[in-house]
Amino acid sequence: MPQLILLRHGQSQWNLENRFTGWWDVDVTDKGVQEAREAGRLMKEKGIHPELCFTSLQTRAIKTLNLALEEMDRLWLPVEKNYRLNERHYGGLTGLNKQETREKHGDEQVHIWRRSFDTPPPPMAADSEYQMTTDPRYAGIEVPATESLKDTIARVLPYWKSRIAPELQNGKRVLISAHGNSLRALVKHLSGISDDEITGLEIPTGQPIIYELDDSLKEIERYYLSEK
Ligand SMILES: O=C(O)[C@@H](CO)OP(=O)(O)O
Repeated sequence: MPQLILLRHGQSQWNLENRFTGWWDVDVTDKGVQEAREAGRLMKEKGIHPELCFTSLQTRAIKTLNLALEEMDRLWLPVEKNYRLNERHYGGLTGLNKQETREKHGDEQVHIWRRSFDTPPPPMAADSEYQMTTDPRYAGIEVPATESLKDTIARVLPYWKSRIAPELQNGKRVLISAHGNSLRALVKHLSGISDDEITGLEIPTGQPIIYELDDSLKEIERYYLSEK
């Protein structure tokens, strides 16, 4: 029976500072390191043994994966990294404080930017200090100027279908370390959650989510490992 483990990165510096992050590459905090290690210890203790890993091109997800794997004595596992698992691009909001943005634009507008399904935040200015277009890790990739959750799903799912799903169908146990919104995309797809409902689903940092799947990769069971 295919098994998939989803892990959102441990607390990042900008989670702590309450800033819109998106594609900006912030590190995990000391608490984030602890959360990642704890996730690894929990997986080991509960007998979760991934054989193959996928992550984004962002430090917070890569580091979380490595810290968890270290705790599991599985740093040797193959890991594939791809920008398609990156966080949703936050456009012109990147770097701003979420509370200050609420005070300036109102709760309702900020809620729409954060949690509507298909309304993207305003685009990032070409000369923004947070531009990632010249970052070497994105060479050959068209870095978006902003993304809605719908846009994020549209970039995550082709990668799921072409690279991750075939491994699961070949019987591999797969661990994905990624981000709040790229993981929402996967949960929406796997659990058949509607456009309206998915925006209300919050994925906590450092909490392994286990999917037991049938051979066609439909959900049999989904649970937080800490609750088993
Ligand atoms: O800032 C971000 O990139 C994301 C995840 O931390 O925030 P939000 O909760 O608004 O999707």
